[in-house]
Amino acid sequence: MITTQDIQQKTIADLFDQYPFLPGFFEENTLEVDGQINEKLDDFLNILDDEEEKENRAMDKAQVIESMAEYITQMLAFLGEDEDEGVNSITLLPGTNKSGEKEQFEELTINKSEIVCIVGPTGSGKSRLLADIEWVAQNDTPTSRTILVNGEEGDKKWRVTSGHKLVAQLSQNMNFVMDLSVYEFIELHAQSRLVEDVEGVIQKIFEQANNLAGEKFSLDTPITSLSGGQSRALMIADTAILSKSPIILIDEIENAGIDRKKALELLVGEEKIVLMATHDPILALMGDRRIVIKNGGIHKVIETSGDEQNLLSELERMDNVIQNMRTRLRHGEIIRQEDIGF
Ligand SMILES: Nc1ncnc2c1ncn2[C@@H]1O[C@H](COP(=O)(O)OP(=O)(O)OP(=O)(O)O)[C@@H](O)[C@H]1O
Repeated sequence: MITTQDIQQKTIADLFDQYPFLPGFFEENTLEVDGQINEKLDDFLNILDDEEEKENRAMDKAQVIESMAEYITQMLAFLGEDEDEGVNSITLLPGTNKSGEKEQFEELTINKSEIVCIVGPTGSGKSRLLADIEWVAQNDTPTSRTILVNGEEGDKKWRVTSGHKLVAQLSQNMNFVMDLSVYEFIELHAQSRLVEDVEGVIQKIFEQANNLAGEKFSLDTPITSLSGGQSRALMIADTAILSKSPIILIDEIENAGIDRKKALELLVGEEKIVLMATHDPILALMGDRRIVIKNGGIHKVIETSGDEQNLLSELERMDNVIQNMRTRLRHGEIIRQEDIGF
């Protein structure tokens, strides 16, 4: 909540710096700053106490400052940037499994820049756990779990306001229907987020997306003609860089056409909490920890050991062989024993 005291004594230049959307308020209210950018807001607005001005605007200086503070507060909430926004951790408190038995852990806290994988047989409840986190469950889902944000009882604001979205979902099916180029798509999203350096953000997302995608694409490629891997790469880069949501939930990243290791590094590098449900051993071992789900409940939480991390590179090598086979078969080649290499 921004108060009139917070802004009154600051210069207009400082306020514009701090709140890049504020010039919009000045324009709307026909407040022309011109050469007075370095004046304190309070001094600048003295002109409004002039009788004629007061009549024209039907608002005096105090009312303008008040409405400006309100505008800043609302814009910050809309952009998901209020001061209390910083999410450093989420904590899961146990509920019950499908048989109604208490889950086998006491409390599980996941911090910023951590990757936690969720593994378990088909139908065991992996997606349900992701859904509980998205809903910031408060003992009000089929599992009776409770999710704390920064160690505190979840605030229901996370469920409703768009700017407050706690979670961004990356799902398997990302079909674009809009008739836009890659450039226009990112530009639209950047503008809706009111970022200052739209051009810089477009370049950054474009570069990162191409860094993840197997096959390169250009800024003028229509998004409808991106391949599955390219669209996923674009969405991951876009989410990592533009989404304000502190938590990313992933229901499996398909292997085709995307460098999954780099994708996770990009998300974690942007200080996100990443939770990923997966059946893939390589992804499961890329996490710092993995939650094992059994019969709807959290059965175990396992830290990825050094030995497992070493095994990961071996698994990646085997995966590369399979990927390579796939590409060659697709191109009509004949495979021989020596191609397999182990
Ligand atoms: N603790 C629970 N209590 C009651 N119902 C549950 C519980 N956990 C999961 N379920 C229900 O079990 C069903 C299967 O769960 P879910 O879809 O999450 O499985 P999954 O592990 O994601 O499966 P898949 O690997 O096939 O994607 C869902 O209907 C879900 O709501």
